[in-house]
Amino acid sequence: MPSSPASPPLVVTCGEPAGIGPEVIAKARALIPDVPFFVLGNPDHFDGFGVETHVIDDPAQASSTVLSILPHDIPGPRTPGVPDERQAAGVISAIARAVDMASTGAASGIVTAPIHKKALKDGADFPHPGHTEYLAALAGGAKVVMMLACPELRVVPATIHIALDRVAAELTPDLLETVLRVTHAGLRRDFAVAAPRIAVAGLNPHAGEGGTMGRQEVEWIAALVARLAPDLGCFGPLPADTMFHAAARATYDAAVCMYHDQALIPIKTIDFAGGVNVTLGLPFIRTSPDHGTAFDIAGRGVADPTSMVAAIRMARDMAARRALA
Ligand SMILES: NC(=O)C1=CN([C@@H]2O[C@H](COP(=O)(O)OP(=O)(O)OC[C@H]3O[C@@H](n4cnc5c(N)ncnc54)[C@H](O)[C@@H]3O)[C@@H](O)[C@H]2O)C=CC1
Ligand SMILES: NCC(=O)COP(=O)(O)O
Repeated sequence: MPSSPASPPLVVTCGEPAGIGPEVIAKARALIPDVPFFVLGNPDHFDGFGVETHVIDDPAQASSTVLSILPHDIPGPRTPGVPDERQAAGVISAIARAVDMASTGAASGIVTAPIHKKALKDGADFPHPGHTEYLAALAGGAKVVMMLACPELRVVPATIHIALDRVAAELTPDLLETVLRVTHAGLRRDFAVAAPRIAVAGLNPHAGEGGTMGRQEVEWIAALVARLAPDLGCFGPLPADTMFHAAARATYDAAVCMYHDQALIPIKTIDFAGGVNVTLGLPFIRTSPDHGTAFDIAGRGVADPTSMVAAIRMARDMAARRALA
């Protein structure tokens, strides 16, 4: 879906300078000459990737061909694989600045390069476990959902960045209902699915096996899913181990899972290169590649930009669809 010439550009946040973010952003620029975007970051951090760069002072100057960089105060050089605590505050404030731009219409959406959560905690006492939670806070406590999407599968973890031993307590009927409603609305609005079919995973092995391997399914999950089914097209709970093979995937438009790894392991196994992380429920568009900072390969020139390309294309398509709505 091409953006109209009048559409504002996308803003891409640089993410952790020591990671592969700058490299995949630079490589993506060369692969999608049809999408105008600019990066918020330190222009020096984009040297050495063999891509022509252009420092701008206004989003409207963003190019579709050269890498446009709107300077953001992230001091010091980038050292691949080694985060610098002095850069943490700038990495965080770039995300907030991008939100301002998307909220005021200077940018048509945000694409975030990966952050290193521990580096931001160590360097700036970042209180959020990830972009998703930070963006929700910046949006005034919006009820958001993390979705990872690739052509073969969409998954949503109902609980996100929490320790496994907290999942059962934090997975409440209110939370699951909100996740299902936000997922349903997002599928309709941003993925053009007119009548979404949402498969819901069980929490326990075999979806509890009738209460013999865990009680949440029989005590409330099945009843909640049944109550919401007429409105939201949801069904389940299904045993999580058997709901991701090809024939099962064909029966739904998204799988709502109970915790992070239950959702992310199948999609990153099926399509690590092409997966996109999209936050649903925000008043602006946000996508991201599905991978992290990959310190182990940063600086080697081998990072695959496919997921960043897919994230930029998805944000562009979402913006075009919303502009037509
Ligand atoms: N949206 C975000 O900001 C995300 C941030 N992270 C953060 O990234 C950090 C590292 O996380 P990990 O679990 O190690 O995952 P990771 O995705 O950074 O790396 C996992 C493995 O995949 C490889 N890999 C990742 N992306 C690649 C690419 N584009 N091309 C080639 N190989 C690639 C890495 O070299 C590594 O072997 C953590 O701090 C994590 O919280 C992780 C996921 C998303
Ligand atoms: N594993 C996914 C991930 O950590 C991405 O989180 P976020 O930074 O997009 O919230």
